[in-house]
Amino acid sequence: MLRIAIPNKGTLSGPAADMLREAGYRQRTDGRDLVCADPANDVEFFYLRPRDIATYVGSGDLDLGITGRDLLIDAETGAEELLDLGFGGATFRFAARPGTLTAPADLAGRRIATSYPGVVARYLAEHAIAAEVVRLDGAVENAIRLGVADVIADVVSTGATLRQAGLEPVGKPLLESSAILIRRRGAGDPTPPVSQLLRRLQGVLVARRYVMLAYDVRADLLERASALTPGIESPTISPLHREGWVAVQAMVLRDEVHRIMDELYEIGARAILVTGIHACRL
Ligand SMILES: Nc1ncnc2c1ncn2[C@@H]1O[C@H](COP(=O)(O)OP(=O)(O)OP(=O)(O)O)[C@@H](O)[C@H]1O
Ligand SMILES: O=P(O)(O)OC[C@H]1O[C@H](OP(=O)(O)OP(=O)(O)O)[C@H](O)[C@@H]1O
Ligand SMILES: [Mg+2]
Repeated sequence: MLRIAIPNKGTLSGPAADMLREAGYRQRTDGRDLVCADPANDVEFFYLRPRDIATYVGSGDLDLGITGRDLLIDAETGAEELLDLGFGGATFRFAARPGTLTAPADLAGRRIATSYPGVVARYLAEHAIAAEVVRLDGAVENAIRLGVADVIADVVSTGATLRQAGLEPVGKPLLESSAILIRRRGAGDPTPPVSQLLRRLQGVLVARRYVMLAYDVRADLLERASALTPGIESPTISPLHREGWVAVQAMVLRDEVHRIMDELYEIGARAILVTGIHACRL
């Protein structure tokens, strides 16, 4: 049986459960449940604090886990990233009051408040900067106002929390984080159940990124039209009852579909339809 750790609360919890449901796995229905068995898929899910997940997976007590890249790096355990899951995106950055620091080199000798001491210590060591790290559990934006620190290092998503605290980012982000699937480092080739889970999750990622586009076009315009919609391997072309016309079907990136539809219409394609992809294996 595959044993998988997933976040019990916080930003990553809901989207992680949604993604697993979309991939065909059973998820808890009560937010207080700490374990959920999925006998049909021979998987057991353990709901844990995202910060602790790398510890359980790094020690080999659980096979796989979903957590944030920043949390994995911060924990410095024996776990490694297996797949970027495409949600929970955020940056991790330094911030301070305007005018106090202009570049990361100005961090020298300062007090830096953070809930991610591992990420900050690693950055300071890599850049040979000597500074004091003040470890806090959360709401670190308050640390400057309260005189505990000169700088903070924290997760920034919309930037609203920083703005509201009167702080501004310093330098480039230390890292770009997102939700990831992790496993024990050196676990070797994925076992068949792990490969199946990976294929299913990759199927969800593709289904979210792509849509299916179908249209009719005159056969003499087919080359131009299919250059716009090459699909993954190649577009499907079917004959139409109407002489000299064909129907085309191809997967296109969701983000590009409106531009492609406009261009197809311009060259003479008609009955251009977009449908969602519910699941797939490429
Ligand atoms: N807006 C966000 N705020 C906090 N964490 C975020 C955000 N967007 C993505 N994340 C990611 O979520 C993970 C942190 O989750 P965690 O559950 O520890 O904190 P949280 O979502 O802030 O919940 P809480 O602080 O209420 O416990 C990190 O990997 C972080 O990069
Ligand atoms: O850039 P934003 O969209 O404003 O999001 C980032 C903020 O959200 C998180 O705080 P959270 O609300 O989780 O509180 P916490 O500091 O207690 O974890 C994070 O620690 C930042 O403070
Ligand atoms: Mg938080």
